[in-house]
Amino acid sequence: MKQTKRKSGLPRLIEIAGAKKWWLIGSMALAVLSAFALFTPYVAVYRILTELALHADAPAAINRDFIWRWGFISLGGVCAFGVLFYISNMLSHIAAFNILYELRVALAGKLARLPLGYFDKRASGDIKKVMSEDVERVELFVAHHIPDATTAVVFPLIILGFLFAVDWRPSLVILLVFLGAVLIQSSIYYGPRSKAVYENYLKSLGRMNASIVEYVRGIQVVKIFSRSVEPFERLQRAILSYRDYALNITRKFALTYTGFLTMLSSTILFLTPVIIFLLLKAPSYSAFMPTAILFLIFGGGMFFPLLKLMHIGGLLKQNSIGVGLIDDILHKQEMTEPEDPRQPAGASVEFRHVTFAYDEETVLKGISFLAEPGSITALVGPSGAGKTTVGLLAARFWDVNSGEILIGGVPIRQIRTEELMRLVAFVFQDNMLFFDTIEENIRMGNDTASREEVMEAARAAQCHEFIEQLEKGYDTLVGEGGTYLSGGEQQRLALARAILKDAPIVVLDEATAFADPENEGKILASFSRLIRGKTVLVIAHRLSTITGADRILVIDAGIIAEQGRHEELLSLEGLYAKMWRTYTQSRQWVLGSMTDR
Ligand SMILES: Nc1ncnc2c1ncn2[C@@H]1O[C@H](COP(=O)(O)OP(=O)(O)OP(=O)(O)O)[C@@H](O)[C@H]1O
Repeated sequence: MKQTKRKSGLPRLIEIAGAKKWWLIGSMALAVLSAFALFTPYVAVYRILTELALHADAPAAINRDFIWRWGFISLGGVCAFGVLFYISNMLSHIAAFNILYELRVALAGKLARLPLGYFDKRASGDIKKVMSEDVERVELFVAHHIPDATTAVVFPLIILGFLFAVDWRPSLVILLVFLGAVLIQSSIYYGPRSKAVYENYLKSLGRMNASIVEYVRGIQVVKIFSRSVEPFERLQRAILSYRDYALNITRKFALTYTGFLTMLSSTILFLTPVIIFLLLKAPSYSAFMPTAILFLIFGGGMFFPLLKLMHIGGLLKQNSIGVGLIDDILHKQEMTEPEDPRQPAGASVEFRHVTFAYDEETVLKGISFLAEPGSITALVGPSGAGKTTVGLLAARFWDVNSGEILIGGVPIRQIRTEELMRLVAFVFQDNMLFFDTIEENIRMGNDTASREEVMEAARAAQCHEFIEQLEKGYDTLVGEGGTYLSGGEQQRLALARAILKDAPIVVLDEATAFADPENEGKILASFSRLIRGKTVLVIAHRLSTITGADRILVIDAGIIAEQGRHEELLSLEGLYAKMWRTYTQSRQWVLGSMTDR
């Protein structure tokens, strides 16, 4: 897909602000004006001092009206600053919340158009982070930091402009010292070696964070297998390496940063001799005095607002990374809805030369098969062969790279998503329960179902009994934060949901159906109730459960290596026969070793 160049940083924020961008620009303009207003008292003090110095020998000649006037101007300036700053902040907040709204609406709309397969556990975590944290950070930045940054840039410029207007000679000294400080500081950011040091530091930080997550996630396994030393040492190495890079960067940058700060703070050192020289040469000692005071006051600290700017610069970088992640989602390829949707005739599932890749690596290579309505097709094969992917593609979790998938003789791209979802029921590893009542969780399969129908589905899925034993029965809250249900109970609820949905096509991960040995009998019963008369694609792990399947597809490294019924495949003496032998031997081994005890 052709990529157009994306904007980033402030231009991108202005772009996102859309119609409200003028609020943001207005906020920045008012921040500039407020900086001018804030400077008025300083001008007033200078003017008043000049007037006082001019008549130092004859105080009676002092123009009191002039002093009052500048006094009032100064007061007006402070009041104007307050008002302008307030309005600027209001505007930036309105712009910020508008950006937030636009971003969240755009993201939510986009998510609705993304392929279903995109929403696996990892991506869902990323989306959650982007929609809450990254979008929120944009608000903070736009509402608070943009007006602050504007003032931090403009205020020193106003002072410098004023100083140049008063006397260019000491102003030039200030400017030169400032440029020297900037030169030292920019060597941190732009030196070729500095870039490498900084990149290494970031990489080691990333490695350490990954190691911490890995260590914490695996801590149960680590403890169970008494392997605490090795993973701990690995983590320790990552932490040590981060410490070394952090110290290295501190050593390198601390010196430059100190140089920068020292240079800024030393303005007064360079300024004082120049001021004394000018004072000695001035025609009137007292007339030059206010100028000397003005320079000595501002010379020392006028650039310190720029330190704030450096801090905001860091925040802008962080913010840009967040906006980049938001844009990554907004630029993802969407799932297109058919312009001229067609209605499938029947519930057959057909793959025609389907090739598919999640990323660069091709996972399925030219898969073709036809699952007749009411038949059971089992997908078997080694781990990672592509079985689950076949199941997901049947419901258009992703669009295929080439070839075609048809349901009821119609290519699935020509079936509306809503219709497709009505046709296919999934029972997979992650049987999502929502924080709601048991009744509503089952009803998700068919939102028009009556309570009686919900209970009937629950009976068929062998879960009515345990639900009735709960204090609040079907009104018990489950899901995250609700009543705890065992794995087997959750699976049976998911099966009840699928039974209630009564879709003509069922894609089922058999590992889910039998994961809980205690419930195996019950689950088996609900499983056979679910698939009665349906077109079934079952991803099989226990070969004994699919010996009666109408067709078994042996998938190996993305191709159909063998296909046929159980007996046919056994007689082929190929991969399936080998898998069958291993499977039956392992079962005997388990039984044998258990009876040995
Ligand atoms: N969302 C994804 N993004 C990228 N690659 C993926 C994704 N899901 C699966 N894969 C890769 O595609 C290949 C096939 O995976 P698939 O889950 O279809 O295999 P499987 O035969 O069902 O394996 P198993 O029996 O272990 O579940 C694997 O190499 C896997 O790593």
